[in-house]
Order: sequence, then C-alpha cells, then structure tokens
Amino acid sequence: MLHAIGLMSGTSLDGVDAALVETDGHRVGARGPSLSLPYAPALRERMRDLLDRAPTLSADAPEVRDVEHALTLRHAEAVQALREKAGHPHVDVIGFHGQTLLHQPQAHRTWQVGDAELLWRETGIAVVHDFRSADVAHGGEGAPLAPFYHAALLAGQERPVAIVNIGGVSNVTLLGTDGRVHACDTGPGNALLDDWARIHTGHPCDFDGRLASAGQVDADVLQALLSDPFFARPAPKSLDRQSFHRALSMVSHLSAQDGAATLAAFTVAAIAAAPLPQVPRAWYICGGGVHNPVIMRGLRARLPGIVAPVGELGWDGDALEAECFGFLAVRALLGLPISAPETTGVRLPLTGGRIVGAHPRA
Ligand SMILES: Nc1ncnc2c1ncn2[C@@H]1O[C@H](COP(=O)(O)OP(=O)(O)OP(=O)(O)O)[C@@H](O)[C@H]1O
Ligand SMILES: CC(=O)N[C@H]1[C@@H]2OC[C@@H](O2)[C@@H](O)[C@@H]1O[C@H](C)C(=O)O
Repeated sequence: MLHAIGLMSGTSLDGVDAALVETDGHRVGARGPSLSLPYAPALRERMRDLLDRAPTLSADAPEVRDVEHALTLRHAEAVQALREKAGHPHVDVIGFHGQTLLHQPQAHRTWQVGDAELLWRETGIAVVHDFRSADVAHGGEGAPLAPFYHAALLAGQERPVAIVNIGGVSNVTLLGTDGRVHACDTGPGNALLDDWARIHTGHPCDFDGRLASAGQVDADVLQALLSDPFFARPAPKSLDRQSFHRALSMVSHLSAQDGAATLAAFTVAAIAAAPLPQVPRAWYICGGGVHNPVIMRGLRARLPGIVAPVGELGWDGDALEAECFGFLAVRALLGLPISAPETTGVRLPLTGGRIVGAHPRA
C-alpha cells in the first residue's frame, strides 16, 4: 500500500480539503486524518473574479499567476498541518487537484490552476496533478473523476447503490448490480445557493438551510430551471460551476427565502432526474450539501429507497473528495485508469495526471 495525501479545492471556493489515504490503487486501507483550511476572504474574492473572467484569461496573466501562487502556498500549509495532525507519517505522493477556473469539455478545455512544481518544492513530496486534461483530450468530459474512488469504497455494499456528492456542483456514481460503474454530474449543488445567500445575507452560504426553510418553492420557476437542455442529455455529462449562472436572474424577483427554497429544490430535483440505468436501493450523500437540512429533507422526499449521509457508513463525507485525489494519484502512478466510457464518456478506460518529483516506485 502507498500513503497518499489528497488535496481538493472545490467549486465552492471555501478552501482546501486535505486527507490521508492508504491504497494500492484498488483497495482502500486506512483513511484520515483530514482537515480543511479556509481561504482568506480576499483570496476567495480574487478567485471568484478569475472564475468570472476565465473564458478570456490566459494562464500567464499576472493575476492568474498571483492567485495560483497564493493558493498553492495554502495547499502547502494544508499538507504541513495534516502531517502534523497525523504525527508526521511517511507520505509517498500528493494528489493535487487544484482549483477549476473553467470547464468546457465540448471545446476540449478544462483548466485547473495550481503550481505543482512549487508544491513539490515546498513539501519535498512527489505531486500528481492535472488529472482532467488527458480525459478531455481523448473525448471525455474530464469529470466526474470520483467514480473510481466511490466504486472502491462501495465494494462491500449491496447493489445497486449510489453516492451523491453535493459540492458546488453535484455528481452521482452508481455501482450497478453487474458491478459496472455509471456516473455523471447531476446539476447544481450548493454554488447557486451560496451566491444567493451572499447577495441577500452577506454570509457565504445558507447556513443550516435557514433561508430556504423559511421560504416556498416557486413551482413555475423550478420548472423553467429544469427545462435547461443539460437535463435532457444522457450520461455521462459534466458541468462548469458557472453553467447555471442564469438561474440567479431567474429567481431574482423572488424573496430571499423563496429564492433559496427554489434553488435548494432545484438541486434536489436535478439529482432525482439523473439519467441512471438502474434505480439505486440506497443513496449515500456526501459533500457540503449534507449539512443543509432542506436539501436532505428534499432528497428523502424525492428519492426512492434509503437516503443517508455517508457518515452512516462510517465515512467522513467532508473528506471524501480529498481522499479521492490521493487514491487517484496512486492509480496514476501505477498507470491505472482513472476514467472510463461510463464515467466521463472517454473513448477507452484511461489513466491521467502528471507527476512532478521523483516517482515513489522508482
Ligand atoms: N451548515 C451548513 N449549512 C448549509 N450549507 C452548508 C453547511 N456547511 C457546508 N455547507 C455547504 O457546503 C459547501 C461546501 O461543500 P463542499 O466542500 O462539498 O464543496 P466543494 O468541495 O467546494 O465542491 P465540489 O464538490 O463541487 O468541488 C458550502 O459552500 C456550503 O454551501
Ligand atoms: C471540472 C470540475 O472541477 N468538476 C468538479 C465539480 O465539483 C463536483 C463536480 O463538479 C465534479 O464533476 C468535479 O469534482 C469531483 C471531485 C469529480 O471530479 O468527481
């Protein structure tokens, strides 16, 4: 087994998640500890500005370089803090996702910022990064990449079974009765609700679903939101954080509470509409959306079968994505696939990622 640290900077822009995971690229051994380091509000604002301008920005633009430098140093701090928390264990490799600024698989473009060389120099540990480019170059969506990790975790579970990650964007993995894995992004997660809450309350999210639980869903607006062509597409499919940005103007005439209720219902309805080949007997939920009781109530009302946070399986739902990139870094080192036709639409199962620093197996 190799020891990996996975690092994820998600679409919510809330900070860096870091987790230790032990794996041979197939089985998952010990997991944890994990931690999250928030971004300073000023860095978050600069990242948000780059997200808005990403389609016209070049990777060499000074403002991109500055943000990349700052966020990489924050990742190095996360590695150091995690190693301290874990009692300075041996670490073979870091899986460094970086921050997605733009994701346009149809244009064969996906862009994650993060300076792998700098992270390697700061930590002295080999770094695997740029996980999505090879998939996109071979006709895939470049996302979601969590399905191989989800499938490894679900190995002992009764099938069909699903994991839903509700981050900024939501994605689902189905492990079918035949052991095959199917996946796609489903639609919005928390990002729209975060943006709405920020406009109306100045807070970074609708904390504990307080706004949404005080509002009414506007059924007409919800129907209009669900008429987006994305929902008619078959899986696999993926999204950019900004894909549903128009939704904010579609709810702009509603009160803060009704807008939040409608956006939360949009997240739920989009998950329920995921084009999966089988109906899972259980849906295990991870990502920040687990902490929003309005979303969790909505999912329990809309989805057939068991709906439970992954915490009920003894897993840490806030650390899963970071663990995932530790797991995928090891698979990349071993040349194993990290995506497949059923997960990203890539032509053939494909490995990915690029390594910086000495190969731990060399
Ligand atoms: N107590 C809470 N109440 C409501 N929402 C919460 C709470 N705690 C976390 N969240 C939501 O979870 C989000 C963070 O989720 P998560 O860390 O899974 O996102 P991410 O990893 O950035 O996204 P992605 O999976 O899309 O990359 C926050 O932006 C917020 O919307
Ligand atoms: C392009 C990109 O960064 N996509 C993220 C985002 O956040 C959730 C969803 O959209 C998913 O497709 C993906 O992240 C997870 C970790 C994935 O690749 O599985």
